[in-house]
Amino acid sequence: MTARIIDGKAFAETLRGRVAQEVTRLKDGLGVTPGLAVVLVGDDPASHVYVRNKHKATVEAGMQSFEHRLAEDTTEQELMGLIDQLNADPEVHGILVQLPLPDHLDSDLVINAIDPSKDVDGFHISNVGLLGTGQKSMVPCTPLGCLLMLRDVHDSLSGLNAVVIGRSNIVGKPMAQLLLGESCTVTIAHSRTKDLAEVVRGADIVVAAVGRPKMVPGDWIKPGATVIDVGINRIDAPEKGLREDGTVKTRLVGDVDFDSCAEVAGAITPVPGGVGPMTIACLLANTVTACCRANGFPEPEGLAV
Ligand SMILES: NC(=O)C1=CN([C@@H]2O[C@H](COP(=O)(O)OP(=O)(O)OC[C@H]3O[C@@H](n4cnc5c(N)ncnc54)[C@H](OP(=O)(O)O)[C@@H]3O)[C@@H](O)[C@H]2O)C=CC1
Ligand SMILES: Nc1nc(=O)c2c([nH]1)NC[C@@H]1CN(c3ccc(C(=O)N[C@@H](CCC(=O)O)C(=O)O)cc3)C=[N+]21
Ligand SMILES: [Mg+2]
Repeated sequence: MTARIIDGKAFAETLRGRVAQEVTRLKDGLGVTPGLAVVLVGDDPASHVYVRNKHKATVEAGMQSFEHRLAEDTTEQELMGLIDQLNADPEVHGILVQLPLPDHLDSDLVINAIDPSKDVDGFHISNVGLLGTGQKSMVPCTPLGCLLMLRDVHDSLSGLNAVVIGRSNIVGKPMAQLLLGESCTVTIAHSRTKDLAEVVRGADIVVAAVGRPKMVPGDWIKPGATVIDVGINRIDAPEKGLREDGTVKTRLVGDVDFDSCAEVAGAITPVPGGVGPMTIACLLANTVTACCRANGFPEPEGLAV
């Protein structure tokens, strides 16, 4: 069997097209342009790339993008001051603070200072609590993107065995909550899980969010299972040669060994071109949803959970 490859990039383009339509509807109906503020502290090069991509996608969807790049040595007071200012700004409907923050900043404190109705990452404790109790909330972008793809692959997720590998607050835990909401039987695995291979072999749906290159081999996958690879790992690719400065070129791989898993799975997401582009599309969708809610405007269907 050879798996269907889930084209996250194409899926995300379609979603972004729908977001752009909703942006037009908001502009025409209310004279309001949805706005997203992204806050980046420090000079992690990968984070700068993500923030640039988010900015580009935001502008392409017809929305306002406000970028705030702060120095590595920004104080907690300065950052909290900026959050207050963005909370109070009527042109800002969504706020994202890029993680991880430098070690001297308390990310829980900062995230919980965001107005929950503008928390388009869905990381504020109030949104986490709403999701956990099945109430309307802002849903974290990466798990939301995974769920939209899973709903596209399966007519119904009800009763399926889902194994989420990873228990982070930004991916693993909210992913498990969403799958529970779809009536999957959910297992959350992590670094202390015993016999992970056997746990994964029971899964109809595997979501890998670990951060270890190609950790999941094909012989862990139940034939026909759906495999969602959240991992973004940059590894050396000597086959691509050297850069001008003599360092070896790199490439992106997921947490799943794509080639061996694709031989067994029913459907699988690639890296790149799978979950990553959906994360950005969902961020835009959440910003539109936040803007509609802020203005008492009817919410578009299918963009939120
Ligand atoms: N595509 C996208 O849009 C996004 C991709 N990512 C990527 O997803 C991956 C995960 O991110 P994130 O959740 O933030 O990572 P974290 O490092 O916060 O969490 C990793 C999780 O994996 C678990 N883990 C580590 N080693 C093992 C192991 N050997 N066996 C089983 N579980 C293990 C950890 O367990 P424990 O809790 O016990 O330590 C932890 O729960 C990364 O590659 C990241 O780059 C992240 C966000 C968005
Ligand atoms: N507050 C916050 N919210 C986040 O959502 C958040 C964050 N912090 N910190 C970092 C992680 C990571 N993340 C990604 C988003 C898009 C791609 C993406 O578009 N990936 C492309 C490839 C990009 C490339 O080539 O590097 C792809 O998979 O095809 C990847 C990773 C969001 N995160
Ligand atoms: Mg920190």
